[in-house]
Amino acid sequence: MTKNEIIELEITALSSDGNGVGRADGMAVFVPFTAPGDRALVKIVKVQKSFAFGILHQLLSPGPGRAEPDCPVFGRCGGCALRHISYPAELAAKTAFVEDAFRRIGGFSFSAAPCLPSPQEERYRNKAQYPLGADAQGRIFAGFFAPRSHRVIPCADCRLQPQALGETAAFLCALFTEYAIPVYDELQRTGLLRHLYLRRARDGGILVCIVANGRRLPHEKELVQRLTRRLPEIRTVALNVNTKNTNVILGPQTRVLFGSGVLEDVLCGVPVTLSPASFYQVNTLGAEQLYEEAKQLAAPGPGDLLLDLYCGTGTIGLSMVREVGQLVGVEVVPAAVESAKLAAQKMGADNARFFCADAGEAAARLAAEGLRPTLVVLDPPRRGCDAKTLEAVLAMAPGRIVMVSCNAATAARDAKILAAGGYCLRALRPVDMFPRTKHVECVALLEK
Ligand SMILES: C[S@@+](CC[C@H](N)C(=O)[O-])C[C@H]1O[C@@H](n2cnc3c(N)ncnc32)[C@H](O)[C@@H]1O
Repeated sequence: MTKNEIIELEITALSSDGNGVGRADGMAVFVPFTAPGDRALVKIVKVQKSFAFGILHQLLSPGPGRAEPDCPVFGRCGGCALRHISYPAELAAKTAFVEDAFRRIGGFSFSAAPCLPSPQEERYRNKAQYPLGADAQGRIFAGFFAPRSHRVIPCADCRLQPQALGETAAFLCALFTEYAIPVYDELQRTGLLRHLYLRRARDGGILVCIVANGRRLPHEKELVQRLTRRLPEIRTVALNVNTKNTNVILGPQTRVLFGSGVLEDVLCGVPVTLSPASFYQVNTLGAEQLYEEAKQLAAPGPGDLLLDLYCGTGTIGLSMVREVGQLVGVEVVPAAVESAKLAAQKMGADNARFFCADAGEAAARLAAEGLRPTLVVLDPPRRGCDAKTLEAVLAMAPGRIVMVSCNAATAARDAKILAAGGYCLRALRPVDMFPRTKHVECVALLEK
């Protein structure tokens, strides 16, 4: 197989990156935006030792799960990877991704339960992060980065986000254009406006955070007045300062320009106070379904001491606090821990304690102090748990461990370590929180 060659290929599966996969010349060939069952002419663009990458040249006959993409920027913005297949086909592929990761990486021969669909297929996100660009006439627009690039593709209304966030971004861009506030240029490191970071609570309230390469915006006061008069659902406006040459969106300092700087929401009956930096699941109804699944697998009872590691604003643990004897939560972001403590106070949950610490260090210290949880929830970031956390959990020897993860590969790796320490995988359930994208959450139950 050589670069630029055009081959005929049958797509047999989807990879966990959302690419179609077929086999030719004994090699796996990955082709974005193809679907299982497609027969296609594929142009080879990169050949490695045991696999190759191609692009769709011509679709000869479509697979059974194919659907007509319903977004004008599908394939050009880096967001959706699966808008060309039906939602049932997407759910089947996501079940297979999770099961496959647990088999290949974890060494488990275990069938995953079918992926739970998201309650909303469209407009399910409660957060939007738009990079900003400007056209030749100096008009500022919000959009999304093209795949593997920092070129901003204008997108006034993304179908994954509520229209209210698109409208807020459009009005802000009109104000930025009117006041001629310059957009940040990554190469020259000049200009001010980097990103718009918006959150929306289930009652419709909006948090606006403007990420800028500087501490002040020209016409800041007027801009905020006009914004909040026009869009009364805006509860708070903040300016986040990010002057670093980095892909990380938020910088270390945030200055409140209007309101309290936080947004109040409710998840699984737990009151949540969100600062821009707090982790919060992006699909509110999907998160309630995910946490409900975690709770069913955990089967919390009054005899339980529940340790919720990587607890964020405390929602998973607090959604079970009324069932358990005691709850201990650990999280590294101070604002999230404050939100968890406040939520416990508002709920009258005096059996809950939260610590701001590294999960591994706190778990090791708590284990050394003799804490013996009967139930542990692990919900780490994409990189999974570190070795120290898993070691401490094994030392505490809880009867049940519930793992919640947005990365089946690291969850499978961590589950394998727990299995080597004497735990059995009892349940594995993918939960779709991110329809149309390649991402999927999963929940697993391990028992001693
Ligand atoms: C996937 S989120 C889960 C949060 C929470 N369970 C929820 O559902 O909202 C992972 C959390 O781990 C936190 N985190 C990242 N590294 C950590 C560490 N070393 N120790 C403790 N928490 C950490 C992040 O700040 C984030 O809140």
